[in-house]
Amino acid sequence: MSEKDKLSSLRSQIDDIDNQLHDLLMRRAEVVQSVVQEKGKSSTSLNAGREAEVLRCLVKRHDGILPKSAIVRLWREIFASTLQLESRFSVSVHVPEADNTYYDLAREHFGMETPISSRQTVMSVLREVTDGDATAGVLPLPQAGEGNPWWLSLAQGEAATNARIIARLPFYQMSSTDGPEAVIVGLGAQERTDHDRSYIVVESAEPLSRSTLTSLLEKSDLKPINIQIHTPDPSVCLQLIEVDDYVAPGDERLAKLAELSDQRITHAWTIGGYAVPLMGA
Ligand SMILES: O=C(O)C(=O)C[C@]1(C(=O)O)C=C[C@@H](O)C=C1
Repeated sequence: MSEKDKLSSLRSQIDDIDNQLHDLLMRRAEVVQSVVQEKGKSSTSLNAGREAEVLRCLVKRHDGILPKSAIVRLWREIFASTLQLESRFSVSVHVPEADNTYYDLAREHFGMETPISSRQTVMSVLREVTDGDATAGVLPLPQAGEGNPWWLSLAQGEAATNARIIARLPFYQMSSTDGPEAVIVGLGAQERTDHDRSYIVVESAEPLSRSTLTSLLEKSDLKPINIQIHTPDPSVCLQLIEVDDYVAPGDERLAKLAELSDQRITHAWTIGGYAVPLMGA
């Protein structure tokens, strides 16, 4: 076979494969449409837990010369396109002055076609999500030492907003370097997967030491991995605790925590959480 014939034979193999891929993508979109009907109108279109499970499965079964990051990239675009099929899906992102960090994380996660709006304040992002003007919001990962942490709006609010943390970005990281990270907030609840973390807020009248809190959490079967303490006014102390497990809103471990504290903890509740991101080559 001449060089030219070899090339055209290889290209015709690629054409066949592309057609098969295309058929499968069209079939997948039809199945998603049935999923949407099954889910009904009341549920949210974005199912971050389900997306995490699909990606974990694909990365686990992946083999061959294509990098895993390419597989994740392709599926992120697939999810983005099916989310557009399901509803008018849009994202609101916190973009403090001239800093596109969170915008870039959002674009990377939600793909090239998803409408993304930039908002200067966290409160505008939360308002858009709460009012249904955006399906999801992207906010900075809660960090220790912030003067007025945004998660207080979720904490105080059980009244202020019913938005909850539902995912963490980036979902796929090449290595555990200190790159920028963010969380996604939405109106749906955190979905349970086989590896999750949740954020709980613990309210007390007086500050509790880290060691007291850790011991109370461990006795309640909750494994803390990060504790942030905030005292908004002298009469109340709020602790944001990231725990290495899925904690549902009515989880009995939250009641146990308050009970074990001899009433020092007045209230403990979850503000959502995330499927633990993938780390890979
Ligand atoms: O499984 C679902 O609930 C779907 O809506 C389908 C699907 C998908 O394309 O696989 C789409 C969007 C969701 O965020 C998760 C998954």
